[in-house]
Amino acid sequence: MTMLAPISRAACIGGGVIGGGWIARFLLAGIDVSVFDPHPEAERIVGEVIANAERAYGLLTQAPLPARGQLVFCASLAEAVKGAEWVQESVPERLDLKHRVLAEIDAAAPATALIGSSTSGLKPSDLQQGLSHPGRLFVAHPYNPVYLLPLVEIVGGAATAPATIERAKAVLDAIGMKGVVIAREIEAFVGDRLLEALWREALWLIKDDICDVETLDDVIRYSFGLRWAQMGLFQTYRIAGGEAGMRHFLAQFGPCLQWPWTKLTDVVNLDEALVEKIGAQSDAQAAGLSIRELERIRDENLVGIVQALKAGRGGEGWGAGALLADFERRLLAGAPAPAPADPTAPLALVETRVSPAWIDYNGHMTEHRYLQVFGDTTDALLRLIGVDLAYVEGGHSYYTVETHLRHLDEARLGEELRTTCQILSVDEKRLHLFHRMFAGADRREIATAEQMLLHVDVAKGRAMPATDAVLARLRGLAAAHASLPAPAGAGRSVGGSR
Ligand SMILES: NC(=O)C1=CN([C@@H]2O[C@H](COP(=O)(O)OP(=O)(O)OC[C@H]3O[C@@H](n4cnc5c(N)ncnc54)[C@H](O)[C@@H]3O)[C@@H](O)[C@H]2O)C=CC1
Ligand SMILES: C[N+](C)(C)CC(=O)CC(=O)[O-]
Repeated sequence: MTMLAPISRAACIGGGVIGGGWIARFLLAGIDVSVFDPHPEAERIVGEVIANAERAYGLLTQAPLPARGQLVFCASLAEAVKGAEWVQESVPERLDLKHRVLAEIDAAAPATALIGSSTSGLKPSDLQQGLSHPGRLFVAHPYNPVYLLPLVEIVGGAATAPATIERAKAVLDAIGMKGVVIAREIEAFVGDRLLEALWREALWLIKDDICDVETLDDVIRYSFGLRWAQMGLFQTYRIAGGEAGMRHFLAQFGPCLQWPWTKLTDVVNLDEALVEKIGAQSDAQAAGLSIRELERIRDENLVGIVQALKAGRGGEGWGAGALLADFERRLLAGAPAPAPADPTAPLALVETRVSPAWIDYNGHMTEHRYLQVFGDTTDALLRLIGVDLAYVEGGHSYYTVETHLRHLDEARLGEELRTTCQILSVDEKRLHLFHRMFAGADRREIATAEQMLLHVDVAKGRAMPATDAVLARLRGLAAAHASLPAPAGAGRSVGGSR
């Protein structure tokens, strides 16, 4: 199985909104996680977060993720941190509580363990007070949902060792996250300093009856919220300066900063009336959707945004999408080539499951997902014959030039899918394949795909012979398949008899 992370064991202390997200993030990166959270329903809550995270990953990526890590709930903090290489503290935002919990972690965790705090705004130097080994403590401030949003602000305190920051960044990088090191510690770091300013203004706008919560959210999500997801603030404003760029933008809008456009640091009084006003408007806005339902809607939208960014800049990827593309490349590069049990039988290449987003209005797997799974089958065959990322980076690849898909039966939500591949013929440039897809425990055949691929020179976009090594592997497999009966559906045209 793929294993990218330089750690194999993490401990999460606190399994609420953020702890649950960290747990899912680590588990889905193949890391074993031990959890301590005294909440009587911690296991149920964490289980629901993990279920949402797995659903989101099923939509986010087809890359070969490592086998899920093992999850253990522990009866004590000391038991949870035993043997951990990374301990993540995510208990409520109270300095006294964090001090107590971090001191316990410090006393019980291995001396080499990294200790990250999820705090949203407490300074790491304050958290380090009284610890015996403060050099390994740092702030690892994530964003909700931790399993989908890749950013972690890494903030060191006065006593944090530089090696701690480097190791933390390397671990985050290995699990597909983006660790951004904040140069100097301040309360709330960078993200929450910005978010607090916006949040304070938003509360004033509601209190002063300028708008309701729905209008305020519309103003964000139909406008600058879309911009921020891909270019942030400064690059967006550079463009807003027109051809003269940022200098013109500053000259034009700089003076506005002196005008009464914001309430600045005035803090709204969150009295009972305002809490009730916001609460009622928020209830109306949710229109009966539960928090878990809202989470799933949010996750699907985030997946869509990240996937769009992955295709950004002409396919190179942009921002969080480029990060995902890079992570997927590493997962693919680290994935072992499939090893067929019996080379004289059609090659068993892909095992997957029908995920919720694959279901259409007819209540079964929608048609383009068949092509996706068959495409993954072809990719698995290519890895098997040595056409891996290094080969593609060397300037050669196979392109699919024709596919004939037949739908024979339906696949339902959650059903297991398995595919096989039979090699029909091979020559120097062409590769003729026949894939079959089976569903469920009864392994009923639900689809076939016949494909023709051409070996190409990627730079020239022209067909050329495959390398000797690739052809040798292919010809070995094709010879083994030569004695198999011709598949019933091979060579059919659309509308031909079944
Ligand atoms: N909710 C958010 O949007 C974000 C929160 N954070 C930070 O993450 C931390 C946790 O916040 P949330 O997850 O939102 O809170 P939460 O209230 O959802 O979860 C806190 C969890 O800690 C557990 N807990 C309490 N005392 C404990 C102890 N002594 N040992 C172990 N577990 C204990 C609670 O049972 C609860 O499950 C805070 O520092 C917060 O600032 C960071 C980023 C975003
Ligand atoms: C509200 N908050 C301060 C806990 C928010 C964060 O810390 C980050 C986030 O996910 O918005």
